[in-house]
This record gives sequence, C-alpha cells and structure tokens, in this order.
Amino acid sequence: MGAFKDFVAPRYELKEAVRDVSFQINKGEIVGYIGPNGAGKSTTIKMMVGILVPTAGRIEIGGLAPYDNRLENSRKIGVVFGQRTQLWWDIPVIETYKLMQYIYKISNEQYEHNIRQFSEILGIDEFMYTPVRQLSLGQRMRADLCAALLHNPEILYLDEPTIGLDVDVKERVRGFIKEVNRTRETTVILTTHDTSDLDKLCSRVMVIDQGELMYDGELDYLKRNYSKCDILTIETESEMPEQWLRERFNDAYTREGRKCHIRIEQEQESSADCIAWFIHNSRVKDVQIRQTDIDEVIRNLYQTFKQAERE
Ligand SMILES: Nc1ncnc2c1ncn2[C@@H]1O[C@H](COP(=O)(O)OP(=O)(O)OP(=O)(O)O)[C@@H](O)[C@H]1O
Repeated sequence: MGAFKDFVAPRYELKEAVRDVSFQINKGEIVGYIGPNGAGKSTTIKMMVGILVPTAGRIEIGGLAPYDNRLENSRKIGVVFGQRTQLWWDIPVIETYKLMQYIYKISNEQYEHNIRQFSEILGIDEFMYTPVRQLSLGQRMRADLCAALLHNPEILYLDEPTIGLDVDVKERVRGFIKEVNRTRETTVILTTHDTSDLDKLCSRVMVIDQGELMYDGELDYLKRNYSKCDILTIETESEMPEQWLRERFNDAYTREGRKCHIRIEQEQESSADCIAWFIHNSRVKDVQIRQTDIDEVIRNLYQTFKQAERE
C-alpha cells in the first residue's frame, strides 16, 4: 500500500548534498577527495563529469561547463566508479575496447600503443578474451582502468578505485595511476576510504563532510595536525610484567603475548620516550608505529571545524 501511495502521490524532500564547495585543480595534479560515507564526494564528481547539474554555482573544466558541453567534456575525461563497470558485461574485454575505439574515434596507432602499454603494466593479457561477467573484481577493475584511458583523457576521475581489491592488485592499480600521471601528465581526482591510496598517490587532499569542504591542502599537514594519537607496537623477547606496563601506561595499552600496543597521545607522550623505556627495561625485538587512520583524522578535523564555527 505504501509503495502504491508513493507511486501515485510521491513525496519530495529537498536534500542539500553539497554546499559552497569551491576549489581549483591544476593540470597534472593527483588530488585525494575524501570524507565519510554520504559526505558528498560522488555528488561532486558526478557534477564534474556532467551527470548532475548543480542548482547553484559554477564548474569549469578546461574552460567548459561539463553539464552544458557533455560530449566535448567526455572526450577529455576518463571515469572509473569502483562499484560499477563501463565494460559490456557479456562480451570479451577486447571487444569493449574495440567499441571504445569506434566511439571515441581513436586512431589504430594510438589504440595499439595504449593497449600494449596498459596491458603490460596492468597485466590484462591473460583475460583479454574472457567475457567481463567471468572476471574477478581485481581483473575487472584493471580492465576498467584501461578502458577509461584508451582515448588519452586529460583528466581521470576515480571513485574508490581500490575498493574490495587484494593487496597485490591495489599496489598494481596504484602503480598504474602513478605511471599514467607521471608520463602523460594526466590530472587525477580520486575518492577513497583507504589511507594507503592517499599515502602512495596524493600529496594534496580535500576533505568534505556533510556537504561542506573542510580542508584543502597537504596530506602530511593534515595528518600531523589532526592525528591525535599513534599506535606503537613493541615486541620484546620475553613477556613484560603486567604490573610494569600498568604503572607506566595505565589503560593506554593492550597486549598479545610478547607484543604490546600502546596508544600514544601526542600532546602527553612521545613515541621516542616509550621506546627508550622498553629498551631500558627489556630486550626489544621489533618496533612499529602506525598513525591513526584517516577516518579518525577527519573526525578530529570536523570537531575543530565545528568548534571554530561556534566561536
Ligand atoms: N540521487 C539522490 N537522491 C537523493 N539523495 C541523494 C542522491 N544521491 C546522493 N544523495 C544524498 O546526498 C548525500 C551525498 O551523497 P554522495 O553519494 O555524494 O556521498 P559520498 O561522499 O560519495 O558517500 P560514499 O562514501 O558513501 O560513497 C547523501 O546524504 C546521499 O544520501
């Protein structure tokens, strides 16, 4: 009944997905566009590629408004949405590429050159003649990346390009993006929830939350200033007495046998002091320091942002 009612008399609700988002990206940059679920990342990308038309404001890509010049804009861009594919589901990968060559009017020379170079880096030779529906996620993603770049686009939009991939394929995909950016000066805008994507690819990040741009600048600066704690993991040759650990670190530690994980609040404690304490009191076998993940960095940034707004 509810479904029928919605069909006959649909109710509409206005949702502001992005608000006052303003930025400029130079040719050849790789920019990470990050934020929590529902922040407005995909909406921004959809406006930039011309799928959505903003209700206010202006977007210019290489001097053109993407939604008014969709055809011209689409020649200049390559898009990969990690959750979807642009490959034809029932036909072999190579057939999709041939269709792309026809649609984008790619010369034989450029087509052959790109296929050769991309398949070498991405290793797509082995499944070039397999129908897309039979590909694994990692294979499909590599095939999608190749398809998005066949027509030598100036800009590459990647919406979560490494989602669901294993470590090896992630590395391969990142290596490919880096290589394309370096050799062809392709501008890359990517959204991701994976901190390693940012570490390996981007020096600049833009953070969006609840439709508002909260930060646009260096990734390192963001991590240095908004990552309140590091996790220090120390492995010792024999188990540290519980009492020593409790006296030194209170509740800021957990342990797994000879491994201790310590939460270092940067304002109160330094990793170097902790390591020195362990070296003084035991034989240290291994030391690892891990920074807080990007979601926590964003949460800290958000708190600071909201506090500044209130003041
Ligand atoms: N077609 C739509 N109709 C109504 N609301 C939408 C539509 N598309 C997006 N939204 C809403 O706009 C907001 C931003 O969505 P968007 O998809 O841009 O987020 P995102 O940052 O890409 O999130 P995720 O990381 O989960 O992909 C969300 O609250 C979402 O529910």
